[in-house]
Amino acid sequence: MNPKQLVGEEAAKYVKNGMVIGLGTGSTAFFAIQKIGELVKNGLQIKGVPTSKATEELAKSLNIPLLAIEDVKRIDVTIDGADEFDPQKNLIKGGGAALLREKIIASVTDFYVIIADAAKGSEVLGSFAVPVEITPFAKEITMAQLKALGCQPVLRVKDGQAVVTDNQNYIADCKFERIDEPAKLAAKMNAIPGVVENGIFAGMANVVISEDGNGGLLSL
Ligand SMILES: O=C(CO)[C@H](O)[C@H](O)COP(=O)(O)O
Repeated sequence: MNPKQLVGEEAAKYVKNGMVIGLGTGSTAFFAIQKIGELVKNGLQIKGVPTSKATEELAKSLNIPLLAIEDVKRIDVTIDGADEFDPQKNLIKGGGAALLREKIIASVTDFYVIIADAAKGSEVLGSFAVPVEITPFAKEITMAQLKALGCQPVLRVKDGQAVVTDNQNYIADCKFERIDEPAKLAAKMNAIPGVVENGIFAGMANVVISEDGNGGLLSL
């Protein structure tokens, strides 16, 4: 089985009848959502909370009932992907530009399940450039302030245009050599006025499930 499907289906085992489920974004979360769609088709009763417009469309296509964000108080389980994780389950997320909604939803989640290729694991975060959602207004100032924290910010561009998030912001990808104190760096980034949110998810994940390269499962 495709490793993404393997971990996606494993994560779907956390989903139980009556739960509110956060639905992540990306090519790994896709398989968990597909499995949840199958379970719903077979009678499972849950309500989903999507972390992006793309995931909302996917969930709707699978007839997964969704909860309006205004009605969300707590979420039982969220299943999402990640771009990098360390042994303490700190994460870098936002490769798919959905980090703001993902972090809001993670912040009200009781049990946060991360699914990712084992190759995304590192002893110390920093291999993946930290995606940072910034306001389009004064992006040059914000990127200079991010640079002062020790990274090389690059505005994310697609087809010659700045990538616009679901929240109408931009993404600056900030490559650090190594991130020894993820929570501190996250706080420093968020102290910059033009930063909406950063892609460091420190101390949020309850479990990280990956595939061992031989069809087996690993979990942190
Ligand atoms: O954070 C994310 C989107 O903002 C994704 O979870 C992350 O980029 C991993 O995606 P994939 O499973 O496709 O590798």
